[in-house]
Formats: sequence, C-alpha cells, structure tokens
Amino acid sequence: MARTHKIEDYRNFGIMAHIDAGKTTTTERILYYSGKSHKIGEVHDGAATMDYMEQEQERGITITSAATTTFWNGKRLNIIDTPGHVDFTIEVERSLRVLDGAVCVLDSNQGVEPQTETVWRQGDKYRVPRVVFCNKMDKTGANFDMCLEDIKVRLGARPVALQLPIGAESDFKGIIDLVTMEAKVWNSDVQGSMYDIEAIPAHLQEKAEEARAALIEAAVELDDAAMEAYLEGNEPDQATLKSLIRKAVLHSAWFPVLCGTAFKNKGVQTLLDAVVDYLPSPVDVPPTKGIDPKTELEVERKSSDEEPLSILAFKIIEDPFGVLTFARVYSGVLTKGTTLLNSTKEKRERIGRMVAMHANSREDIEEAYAGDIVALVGLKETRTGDTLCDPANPVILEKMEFPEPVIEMSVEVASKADQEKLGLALQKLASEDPSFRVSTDSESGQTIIKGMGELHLDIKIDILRRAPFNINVNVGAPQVAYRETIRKQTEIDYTHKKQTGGTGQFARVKFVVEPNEIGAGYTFENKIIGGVVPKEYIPGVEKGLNSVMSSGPIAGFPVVDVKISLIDGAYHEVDSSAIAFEIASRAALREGLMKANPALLEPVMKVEVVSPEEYVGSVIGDLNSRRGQIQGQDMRGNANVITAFVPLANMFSYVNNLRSMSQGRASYTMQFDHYEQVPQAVAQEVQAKYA
Ligand SMILES: Nc1nc2c(ncn2[C@@H]2O[C@H](COP(=O)(O)OP(=O)(O)OP(=O)(O)O)[C@@H](O)[C@H]2O)c(=O)[nH]1
Repeated sequence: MARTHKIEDYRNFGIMAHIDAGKTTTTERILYYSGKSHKIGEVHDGAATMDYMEQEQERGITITSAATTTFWNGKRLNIIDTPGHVDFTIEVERSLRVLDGAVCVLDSNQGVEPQTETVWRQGDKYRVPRVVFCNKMDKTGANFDMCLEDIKVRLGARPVALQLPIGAESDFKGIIDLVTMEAKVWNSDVQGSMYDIEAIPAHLQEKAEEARAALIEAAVELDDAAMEAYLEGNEPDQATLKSLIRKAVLHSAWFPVLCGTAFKNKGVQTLLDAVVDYLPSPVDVPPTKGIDPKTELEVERKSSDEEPLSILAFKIIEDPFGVLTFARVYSGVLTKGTTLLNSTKEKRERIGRMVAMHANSREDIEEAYAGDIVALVGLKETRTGDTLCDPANPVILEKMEFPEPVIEMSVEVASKADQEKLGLALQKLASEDPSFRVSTDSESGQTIIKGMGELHLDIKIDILRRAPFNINVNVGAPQVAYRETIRKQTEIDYTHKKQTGGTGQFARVKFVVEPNEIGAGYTFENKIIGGVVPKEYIPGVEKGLNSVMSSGPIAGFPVVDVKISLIDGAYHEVDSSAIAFEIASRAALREGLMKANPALLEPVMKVEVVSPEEYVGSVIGDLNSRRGQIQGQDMRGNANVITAFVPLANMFSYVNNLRSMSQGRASYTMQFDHYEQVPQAVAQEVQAKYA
C-alpha cells in the first residue's frame, strides 16, 4: 500500500462557530458535494449523518467531534465538526490542537456572536489559520458588510472579502468571485445545485471593482516584488494573487471572508475551493514539538513519512465497534499490527485494527501516513492527550490542558446491581471526556459527578439512562464545586498519645503550613534531618494529610494551593506506628488550617448577555443582585452586549429568569473564568449548608 495523496495535498481542518450558525449543515453539504454522502441529512429532521449520537439528533446540536475524510479537487480533506456549546469548549480545544486550519462559520444575520469570539480566541491560541464563511445569507436580516465590520470590531481581526454576495435574504442568488471577477450564480436551491458563471450584475460592478482593489492591496502587502509591480500599475496575475492570499492565511495576516447559504445549497463548492486553495497542508505549519522522555530535551517532528512515528490521541469514543481512539499521525508511517509505545503512560499498545471514518461509513486501512487522522480500534491504555510513538524513538508531544470542573451533582441508584453498572459506566464516560470527573464523597459515601456546566452533566445523565447503559439514576441538585485555601503561614506542633492497657499509640509531628502559589495545588515536603520521624512512618503522615486536603475544615471541599513541610517530630520505640502518625498528622493539619486564616473559594463565570436596549436596565440590575461585577457594555448591531463576572452559585437556571425578564429576546453565554474568595456572609451560608 502506498499513499493515495501527497502530504501537500492534505487539508486537516475544523469548522468552528457559535451555536446554531450552521456548522453541521455546512459540513453535511460539504460531504454531499464532495461525493461521500448521498443523501443530505437535514439538522431539523434529526437525520444529519455527522450527528450520529441519538441524543445529538434529538437536541439538534453537535456534542462530540466526528472526524470525517472526504475529497475535493484532488485533495484529501479531513474534517472535524466541532461542538459550539460552551460547555463543550474542551472538545473545541482538542480539535484545534490537531487541525491545521479552520473555517469559522458566521450566521450572517447575527455576525460575531459570543461563542464565535471564544472559538476565535482559541484559534488564536493554537495559531490556527482561518477563513470565514458568512452562512445564512438567505435569512431575513442577513448582512455581509455587518459581518465584515463585526470581525474588525469584535474580534479585532482584519477581514478581507474574497467574494461579494449577489442579493441578500430571499433574493440571495450567488457570489461575485473577486479573484476571477466572475459572478457564480445558483439558479436553483435544490440539493446538489451547481452554479452558472454569469456576467457581474451592472449595479454591482463598481462595488466589485472597489472590493477587488482592496483585496489586491491587502495581498501585495505580503510580498515586496508584487507590491513594487503593483505600484507600477501591474496587478498580480491570478496564480500570484492566490498564492498571496494563501500566504496571508498561513500567517494570519488577515482573514479571507466568503459567503453563502449552506441550507439553500449556495456557496458550498466555492467554500471548498477556498479550503483547498488557502488552508494549510500539514507541511505548511510549523513542525510539531515534543519532549524526549529519556533526555527531557525538546525535539521536533516534521510532517513527513521519513521521520520516526509520532501520533497524538485527541478523542475517544465508545461505539458498537468498541473503543475508537481518534488520533492524528504527525510523523512516520503506522502499519496495522505494530506495537507502539504510549510514551505518556509508559505502556505498550498494539494497533490491531484501524479505520478511516467517513460520515456514514468506515473503511479498514492497513497503513496510515504523516498527516492522516484515523480511528484506532480497541486500544486499552490510551487516553485523550496521550502520545503513541515508535518505541525506539520515544517522544511525548505537547500535552493538552484541561479545565477544572466547576459544577457537581450527586448520583444515586436504587439497586445494588445498578450500583455496579453505574461505577463501570461512569468510569467509561470519564475516560472519554477529561473535563468530566467522578469521585466519592468521603463522608456520605455518595457518588459525585463533576463537569463544566449544567448541560454538560445533564447530557451525561441522559447517556446513563439510555441504551446500552439503561441505568435508572436519581440525581441531586447541581452544586458549585467550591474549594478551600489558606491566607497566612502558621506552625503546628501536635502530639497524639493514647494509653489503653496494652500497647499505646504515640506520634508527634510539627508542620509549617503556608499558602502556595495559585494553581500550584498541594505540595508536601519532608524537611526532617536525622531520625526523629523514621522513614517508614512518612507514608502514614502523607495519608493523614491527604485525607484533610481532600476534605477541608471549612465545609469539606478540596483544599488547594497549600504547602506543608514536616520540620520536626518524635516517636516511641514501642508505641509508634504508621497509623499513629496518620492520626497525628490529620489532627495537626485540621488545627493548622484553621489557624492559617482559611478561606472558601468559588468559581466565577464570565457572562455575556445580548439584549435589546429596553431590557438592559433590568439585565444589569439583575446581574448586580447576583453578586455580578459588570465589566462592560457595548453595541452589536442594534443589540447591547453586557459582560460581567458572576459567581456560578448565582447563575443556576439563569436562562429562565433572563427569558421572562426580556420576553425571550435576550440571550446569554457563560464560561468559567477564575476562582475567587467567597464573601464572609456567603461563606457562612455555605458552611452551614455543607459542614
Ligand atoms: N436560513 C438558513 N438556515 C440555516 C442555514 N444553515 C443552517 N441553517 C439552520 O440553522 C439551524 C442550525 O444549524 P446547524 O447546522 O445545526 O448549526 P450548528 O452550528 O451545527 O449547531 P450546533 O451543532 O448546535 O452548534 C438549523 O435549523 C439549520 O437548518 C442557512 O444557510 N440558512
């Protein structure tokens, strides 16, 4: 077997957008036009082929990223459909990490929306080259110029039109291609429609010439020779112009903007042309970086079949075929049947079977090459973010960062049989989604699930209740994931002594307890020199400390950002034991934390409300009453955008309040921003509730 496409002919790209802008519809049309899907699945019928999870179809939203391979103009396209809801931001991050380019889809009636901004910033973080597709040009209120302005103002990015719309709303007919100066007109909006090339409509001629001049000026800025020629009156030819646009995209110097309506089948082929012409191939982006686990030195892996094999797992899903691990091959060639090293876990993993995923079928493959995105079947040890590599040339590719969950909920089942099923099911879900965690409350013994938001947990519960799990679960109300920390340094000297007839118990420990840097977590250091606390008792000490750190003294929440040093102690030849030291350490730390000015921390969300003018006063008043701090207020179109930091504790069921406050006309999004100390009065309430 050999490559079907040169690596230069690959386009690994994602589609990112605010919820409902039309990612799924656009992806469906792309698959249709590129010939892989024979029936267009409409999102509103719940038949979209990309949205293969039953739930996604019912809710009409895309939850998991599905990777799909298709072909256009002789190029091999690997598409990832990324979810738009902010609770699934982690999925968007994962996708961006492994893709080389992206199409950002806007709703032309809405312009840049809050989540567009979030995914755009994530794109900036991973330096993903992008083109923008203004979708829904057929919708009432669609406005291409407003979208361009929004990209400038709200994203602070530089948009350059590659096309102009011909007509808008129900009169939208097609586009003027500013590179070729042709009108491409769809004279039908039924599925599979092709465009006709027509003369540019007379009333748009002047506007098209101006827009083309702007495009050429933006393009020649990227090349001195082209600029000089242009100043002397020579426009770049079409091939040069295209290569300059490509250069602009690769360097994010500016962003080409296209338009169309995926739903009405207009502008999809021209979008595919732009993907092929302007988005990068794997060799156009910098080589991927990693660490050599033996030397701990940084190494680079070029996108080439000749380099040692390196693969990053970015998504795990459970399906009737078994566990599918979606992975990107960064370098080298992977052959079925090989045993690889999972360098992140230091474990071997055999690749027994691998498949290329298409929207509604999968194809068994024998080999995968640098640049490919494949699904590996039945891996046992590999988790999202792990590296698989050639055991003789180990590398650990850059790790992904996962946000901490901010919301939690208890789950219960009635029967013992279900309890066992629940444990296994939760373990499975947690291994697929690193932003979803499971723990057991040490005091009540309850199972607690943790995630990024109410919807995130709702969806997990739904999965548990459905086939194949079919578990009858009861859930508690969602709770904020508080944390505890300390504000000052203290010392604590504690002796545990007990004499009950026979053998007694004796242990003395002395600790320094001090605040650690934010995000540094909990660290323990044994600073004892000499044998005042023999080494065999140290595990007991750590066990005692850990139990307090996982359930703090204020209200039983995990304690973070604390450093503990063991500086002194004493033992008794006969009466000391690891257990005695565990008891002493637990009691010492409880006392120590209480002396060290303990504080309760809560997650604070960044909230953005988009509201018509007449409701702004009530929205702001309401946010203030939720302990919100208003950060800003500006205009988008004729709507006001209010941004605020609000504690998550006061945001439950906000959607209902906002709806009734604005007669359903205001909308909002929120995402975790940071942890902050809870005001005294609120801390007392929390303490009364939990302690
Ligand atoms: N008028 C019009 N409606 C569209 C167009 N594209 C998509 N829609 C509709 O907009 C709604 C949302 O489309 P989706 O494709 O599900 O959007 P999405 O961005 O994938 O949404 P999520 O997966 O939930 O984030 C659906 O009802 C589509 O039929 C378009 O070009 N014009």
